[in-house]
Amino acid sequence: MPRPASVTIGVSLKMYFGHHETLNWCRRIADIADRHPAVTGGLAEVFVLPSFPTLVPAAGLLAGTGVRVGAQDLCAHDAGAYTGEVSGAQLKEIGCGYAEVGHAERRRLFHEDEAVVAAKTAAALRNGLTPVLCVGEPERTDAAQAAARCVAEVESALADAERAGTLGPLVVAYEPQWAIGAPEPASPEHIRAVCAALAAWLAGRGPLAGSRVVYGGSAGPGLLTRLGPEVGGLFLGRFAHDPAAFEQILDEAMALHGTPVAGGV
Ligand SMILES: O=C[C@H](O)COP(=O)(O)O
Repeated sequence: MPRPASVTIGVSLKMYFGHHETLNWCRRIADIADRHPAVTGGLAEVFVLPSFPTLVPAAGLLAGTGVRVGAQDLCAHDAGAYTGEVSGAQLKEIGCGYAEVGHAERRRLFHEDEAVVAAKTAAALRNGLTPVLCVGEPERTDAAQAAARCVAEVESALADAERAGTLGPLVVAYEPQWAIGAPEPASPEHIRAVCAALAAWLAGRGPLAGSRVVYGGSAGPGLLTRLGPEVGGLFLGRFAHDPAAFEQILDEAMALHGTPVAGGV
């Protein structure tokens, strides 16, 4: 499989930072993205998912850097009496490009089942947002079993959008649940095998052309260059909190294309 022309690097800040801390982090990321050849040269497509209150100022701070913002969640409905919710339409209006759906924490802590994940995926797509659809096996298992579960999760998550005729490209974030918040990611062999199965499944479906499969779950510096072309990038959590680590991952994105950054990898 040839390596794609670019990798996707996403970061979810979850609810780790405060408001001002998030904006300071965005300023640092904007500085890095402004000058880093992986971003300016189009080798890395970067998105960040801060919490809702920071989306508007974060979009302002990152404007013109090539880094897109997105939300960590969205409502399945577009408008109406849904107290506390934020719609895909609102997210689009304020400049979001992405909406995360189906993260293991939302499934486990907020009881979001397959029906909710499908409804939210459809809401993202009909509002012109790229879903960052998280899938992953709960316990350690072999790659074939993990891949079968993940493909089934993607298929189920896309069912509503398929019925509505609004399928479109998405980012599938393969996140084995047991590797989230862990000290180490899954092994490169496991990641490659599961991502290859997901990429093969996506490749056979026309409306999904342009979709990416990325890996998340304790991903950080040193992982990207150990993965193959089946893996379209990384979905980062804790190990992007330090902007220097984020920059190192961009260096690694350059190295993947045989273009080491001076002083970098
Ligand atoms: O959303 C990101 C993933 O859940 C990974 O988080 P983590 O790298 O902190 O384990």
